[in-house]
Amino acid sequence: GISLSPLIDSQDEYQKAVAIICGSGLGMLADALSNQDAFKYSEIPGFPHSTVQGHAGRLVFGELRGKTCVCMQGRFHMYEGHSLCKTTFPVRVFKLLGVDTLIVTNAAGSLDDSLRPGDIMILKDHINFPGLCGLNPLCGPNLDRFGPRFPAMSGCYDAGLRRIAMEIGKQLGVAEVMTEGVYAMVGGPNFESIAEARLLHRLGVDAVGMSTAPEVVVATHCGLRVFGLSLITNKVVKSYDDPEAVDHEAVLAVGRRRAQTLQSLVMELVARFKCVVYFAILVPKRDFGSGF
Ligand SMILES: O=P(O)(O)O[C@H]1O[C@H](CO)[C@@H](O)[C@H]1O
Ligand code: HPA
Repeated sequence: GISLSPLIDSQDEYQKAVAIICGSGLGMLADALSNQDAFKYSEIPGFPHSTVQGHAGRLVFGELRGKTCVCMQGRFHMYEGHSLCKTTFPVRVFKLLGVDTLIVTNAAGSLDDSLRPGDIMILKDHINFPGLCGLNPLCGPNLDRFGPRFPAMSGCYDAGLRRIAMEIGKQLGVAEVMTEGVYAMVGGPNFESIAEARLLHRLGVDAVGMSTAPEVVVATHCGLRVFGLSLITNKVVKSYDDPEAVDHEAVLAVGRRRAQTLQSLVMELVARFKCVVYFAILVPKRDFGSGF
């Protein structure tokens, strides 16, 4: 069992917190937090370790525009060998900490020619390919304290937050590089073959990556409001005549290029969150106790 009580001090009225999961090369989103207190995943009992370049492996607590925020600088992927329960474990930790909104970010390749590297795709929906085949973090006995056996996934990406994000994009002058679309999760770690890319394109996928969907499934199951964005880092090669080949370093480079815009977008979005009154606040402490 996991005791979270050292992290939670019941106090009088506080707003609920926001959690952010940073995608590949997007760890700089945590830099926007003030009053930071950071923990290496290796210091947190029960947490998996990050093994992917561009995922620092730190949990950063702080404030974003006056809102309590916890940021995963580095996520866990199925292809690293973690079970889906492990990859999504932090989402349930966030729920128990009093988080009510989860912002998921990722680096993704575009199938749609109108989506170019550097563009920002707001997730309207996803196709969870591993999930369709039974690789789902909700498999196994249902934990009723978190949510129902058969959760709905229609509407899992909050329509209100999507609309606000597009408005903010206009205010920031980046509306022309922002669009809504469908993200597909594949298992990885290899990038797609050309036939696979063509299949995804024909299925109506706008962008593809190797993460996010399991986190969103678990978040939706436990009633978190979810906002998702993909930074388009590369085009997925769909032609046998195209000599281009994607690599992870190129993916990370696009993140560096768009760091400022993504930070502003996330900050402005959080600034607009309605304050929900709640009775717990995150109080990060170094001593996690012996409950883990
Ligand atoms: O989804 P995130 O963690 O952003 O990372 C994406 O980038 C990596 C490939 O370059 C893969 O892990 C893919 O899922
Ligand atoms: N395919 C899968 N995952 C990815 C890609 C891609 O082209 N780019 C970044 N993550």
